[in-house]
Amino acid sequence: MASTSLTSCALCQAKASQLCAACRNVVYCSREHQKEHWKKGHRSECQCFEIATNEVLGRHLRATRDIKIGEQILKEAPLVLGPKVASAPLCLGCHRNLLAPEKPRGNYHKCSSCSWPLCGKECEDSVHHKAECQLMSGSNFQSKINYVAGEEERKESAYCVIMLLRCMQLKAMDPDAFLKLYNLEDHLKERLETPLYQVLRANLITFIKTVLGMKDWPEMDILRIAAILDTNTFEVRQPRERRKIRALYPGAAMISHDCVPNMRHRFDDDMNIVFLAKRKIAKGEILSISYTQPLRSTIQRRVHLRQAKCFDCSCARCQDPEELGSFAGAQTCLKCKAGKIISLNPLLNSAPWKCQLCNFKRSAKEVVTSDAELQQELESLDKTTPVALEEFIYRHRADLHETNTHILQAKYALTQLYGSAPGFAMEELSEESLNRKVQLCEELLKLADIFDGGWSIFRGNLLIDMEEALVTQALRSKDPVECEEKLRNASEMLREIRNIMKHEPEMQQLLLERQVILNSALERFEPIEN
Ligand SMILES: C[S@@+](CC[C@H](N)C(=O)[O-])C[C@H]1O[C@@H](n2cnc3c(N)ncnc32)[C@H](O)[C@@H]1O
Repeated sequence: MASTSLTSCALCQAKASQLCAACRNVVYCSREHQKEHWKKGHRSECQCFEIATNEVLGRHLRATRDIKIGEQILKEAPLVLGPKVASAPLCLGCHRNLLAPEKPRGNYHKCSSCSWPLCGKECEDSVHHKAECQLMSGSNFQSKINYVAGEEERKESAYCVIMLLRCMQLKAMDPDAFLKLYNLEDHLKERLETPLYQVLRANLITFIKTVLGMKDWPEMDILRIAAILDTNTFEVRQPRERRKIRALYPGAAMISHDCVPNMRHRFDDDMNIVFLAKRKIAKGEILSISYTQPLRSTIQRRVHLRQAKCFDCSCARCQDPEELGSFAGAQTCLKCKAGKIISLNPLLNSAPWKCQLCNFKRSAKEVVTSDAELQQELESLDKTTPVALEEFIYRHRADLHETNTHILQAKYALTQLYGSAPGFAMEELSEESLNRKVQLCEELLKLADIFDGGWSIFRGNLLIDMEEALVTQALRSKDPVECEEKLRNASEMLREIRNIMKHEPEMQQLLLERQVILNSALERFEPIEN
């Protein structure tokens, strides 16, 4: 950005007073210079939101201008990052999950000062690890985490202290950064009543104050930081880098939740968080992401949000007993076996449920219990092949309608298994399985339009699965008209996928490969423009 003050034009530095209404960070001497500056790069710097406050959401972000689909809204570097509360063994330097040692009966590389496992010597000097290492080795604390063959994914609760220490150490190392952190929402009062915080109080506080000697820290200040982390951190998943950690972004921590959000986020290679508009957002709209999972029912989403983030969601989807026409939480009526049972008031957990057809009633407790049992049944299934999931759908054909959350979750898993599971690779799929994959993608795309539409990753992934299935069907077809129609359809889809995924670097190679396959399949027909 051209260096400027708020009295000189951002483009020519002449005296100026016309404030950029969108970001309010720059002024111009004329409309022409504003337009030129926009084209020269202000477009990418101009912040298109402001922090607002209301009684329901607390602080939140609100669009200060219309935002286009796919536009980048915010990019932010992490203020603090570190392991999740319980984490598989990872390196405290580069945060990659640790690999099994090369030698049989070997162990992880241990930090020469504090014994916490690291990738190797090179990670001992990492900026992330230095301060905590000095603190721990200075207090004669040595980590006892060792490699256990066959248990590489075992979660170690000892990691729960690391992110907390990193935040506490900021207070002396970077007071401004610490203030940003300490200014965030905590919900400490509610959290203190939970069993987890009682355990933290008993174990973690003793460890920090007694073992590490941080006696000057009041217990409630330490717990407040733990609560701030639980309320505001994002899970950073970078599977190709073997990273699954958490990080705090104070700007992004202002973003509120909606079960039908208008933004999506991702992490770049430097672990910056980047938010994009999933759909057009109008000036004045609240910017939102989802803190939970779109295929889950209202009961499930609201329970998760209450437990993890201490609030009761009352968004449009949660308010609507029919969940915007998806009926994701509804079950088939046990009595008439035709109608759907829905809550009489989804925002009141104890409200009874009633069949829309025969008025048969069930108590909230009965519905919640059966919902939990079904979820448990679903989670216990073998998900390495489609077999158990298809059996689940068949077994519940009478009590769960086709867009019930459990059926939707099973169907989504199936869209991914058909075409990739052992024995179900795309080229091995029977015609029946291939048709099933296409049908499932079509069904879920309709649902995606209801609660995770626009340029969502969910839609993008479904379109990728569908495009591949369509091309496979086309190549197997003996009817040239049908073949061409399917290929043209797939080509249209690929165009959309490229838009949705254009900010996802790891998808580009796959999309290039898909385009090559499609182009070569289309060669025998009239060329099309891509
Ligand atoms: C990451 S913070 C967002 C910023 C927060 N509102 C603040 O003032 O600091 C998450 C908290 O915001 C509030 N919140 C976010 N979305 C909400 C929603 N849809 N309904 C009610 N509260 C919400 C809850 O208190 C939640 O624990």
